Amino acid sequence: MLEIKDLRKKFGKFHALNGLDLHIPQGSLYGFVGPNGAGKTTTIKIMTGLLFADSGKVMIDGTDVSGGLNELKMKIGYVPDFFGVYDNLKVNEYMEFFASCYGIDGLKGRTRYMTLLEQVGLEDKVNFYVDSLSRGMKQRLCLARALIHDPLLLVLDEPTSGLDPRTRFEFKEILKELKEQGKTIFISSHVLSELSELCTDIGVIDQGKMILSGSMEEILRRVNATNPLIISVLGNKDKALTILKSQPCVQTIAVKDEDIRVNFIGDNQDEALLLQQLVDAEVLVHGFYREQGSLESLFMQITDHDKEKAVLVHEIESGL
Ligand SMILES: Nc1ncnc2c1ncn2[C@@H]1O[C@H](COP(=O)(O)OP(=O)(O)OP(=O)(O)O)[C@@H](O)[C@H]1O
Repeated sequence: MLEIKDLRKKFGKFHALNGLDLHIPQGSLYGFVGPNGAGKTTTIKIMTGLLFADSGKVMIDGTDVSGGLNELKMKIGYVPDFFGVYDNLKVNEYMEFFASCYGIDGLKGRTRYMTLLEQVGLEDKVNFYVDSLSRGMKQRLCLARALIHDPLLLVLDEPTSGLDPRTRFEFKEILKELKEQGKTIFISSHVLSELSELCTDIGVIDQGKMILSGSMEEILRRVNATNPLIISVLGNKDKALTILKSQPCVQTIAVKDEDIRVNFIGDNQDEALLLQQLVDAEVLVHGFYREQGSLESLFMQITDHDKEKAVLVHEIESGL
């Protein structure tokens, strides 16, 4: 659906995008994550035709973004990080205006925008001035507006920033529904906890480059594999520690009450063999699991530019 290859953009001497590659599968809900200043908005502006790249390629459903803006506008719906609504219009006038921009007039336009307003829960606000809507309602109105021409790709820049938890939840539910209807959705955000439960795929950008990308499931699986092994024992702790110290996969051991926390670099089979050894040595094991990783902790690790952590990124990317 969306393919970005070696995208570069400089502001003066500063490289905002430094050879960015990105691939979004059709029908996915893609989370685009990165710290402040990583290059997210610059990427979105180039994707939506608001800014020209210095070099590189952006293809949306087979259309080169640098080619025809009109064709691009029909394929993409954009919700910017600021509302951009016209406060002195009523909701219906606002929707009518954008429908007519895409040549959807009269009854067809009204039917279309009423369906969308219903979808975003604003059907009873049709005659309200945009000015009188809450922040969350304005955000939903922007979403309805971005969908007016039924685009293939919906792009949202920090869509839930400034919304309260309930409004954020409702907004996410609408996005899930749109995904089920077959839309491909691209969300830029640094609220990672939201993306992990919402997105099917994720890309992490830092200093204008993609540093990690893939399906959410795969990335979380890899995060978990780098987390410590927690072994809880009821007796024979000394024997357990002797066995652990003899294992080549064990890097560090920390003991707290009945829990032994082990940095263990082995795979599932190594874990199973370790458990078997402990049981054979009559250690009473009542807990044996990998601590669950979060996307948040991965993000902190890979956007922290110290050398040791860069090694971890390399390991994650190469599937070690
Ligand atoms: N028009 C511009 N002129 C000069 N520098 C710019 C311009 N636009 C962006 N930059 C710089 O390029 C870098 C990337 O900016 P961008 O807005 O794309 O980051 P971002 O990932 O969206 O950040 P944030 O999460 O804070 O919105 C930043 O260092 C920013 O200061």
